[in-house]
Amino acid sequence: MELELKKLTKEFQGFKAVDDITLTMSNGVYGLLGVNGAGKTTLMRMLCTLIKPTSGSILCDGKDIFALDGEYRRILGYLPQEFGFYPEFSVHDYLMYIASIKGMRTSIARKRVTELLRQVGLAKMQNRKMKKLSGGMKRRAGIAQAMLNNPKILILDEPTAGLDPNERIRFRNLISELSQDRLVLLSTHIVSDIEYIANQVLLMKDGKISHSGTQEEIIQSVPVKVWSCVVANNEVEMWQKQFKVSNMKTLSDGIELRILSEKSPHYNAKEETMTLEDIFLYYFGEKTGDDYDVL
Ligand SMILES: Nc1ncnc2c1ncn2[C@@H]1O[C@H](COP(=O)(O)OP(=O)(O)OP(=O)(O)O)[C@@H](O)[C@H]1O
Repeated sequence: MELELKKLTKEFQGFKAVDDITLTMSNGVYGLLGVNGAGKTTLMRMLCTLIKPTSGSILCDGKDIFALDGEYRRILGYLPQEFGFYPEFSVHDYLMYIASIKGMRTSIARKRVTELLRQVGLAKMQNRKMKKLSGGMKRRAGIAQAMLNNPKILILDEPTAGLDPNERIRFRNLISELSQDRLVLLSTHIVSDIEYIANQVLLMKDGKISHSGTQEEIIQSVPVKVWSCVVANNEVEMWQKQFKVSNMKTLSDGIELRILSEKSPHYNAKEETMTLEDIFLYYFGEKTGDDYDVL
């Protein structure tokens, strides 16, 4: 299974939300990482044939996905950022309903729903109403609906947003488990999601994929090193003006800075191991949206 994006562009009133992306993806987990507004959702909606590109094309094993139409959608699973569900339906009935919309025969759907409920850890909750599920459980029901047709391509838009640390870890494990023999593309602005499950990282900014590769490749692409050094509290501002500071930690004898710099910033500085979080700051100039410390 190969998805090929060729000069893919989407404009909204002259504004390029996705700007000239050329990229090939095959089986594995691809983590699409970018700040809010980078164009992730727009890119994913095109990959799901929900919106058409302004120019460029998307090929699935060499064939245009919009020409393949239903044939392509049969091998596609999609979990949007906000997915619609019927609040009064039980989890089981919701999945059976989506299966019927997807044209699955009832006997096959029943088997598949039972299997998926177990896989996403909702078997015991299957009779609970959708509106009574926690955020994480709802997201798991969402992934189950995306998996009903055993898709070859699974697209997940911010699947871990708003989940608590335990749910997030559980979700990451689930995605890893589901990623066998398929192409999974998941977007996030949370670096630790990518660190744990993605084989390939795509960094997106201003509608473009600025960097792609394995984590190691991306880390090696950065022309700077990471250093830590302890400075006096009143010197922090001066250091921030001079260097990119990716983190600060208060210690009893001052502030420990994590600094991105080609050369050692201080005779006392110690070289540290570069992480994806540092890269994000280096390329995007801001910190990520990690709202929980789950490392
Ligand atoms: N239908 C639309 N009409 C006009 N502008 C749009 C439309 N959809 C998206 N945009 C703009 O395109 C840009 C990219 O939006 P998109 O939702 O793809 O980003 P994103 O990376 O998914 O962000 P987030 O993480 O906040 O969901 C934004 O500036 C957004 O305002």
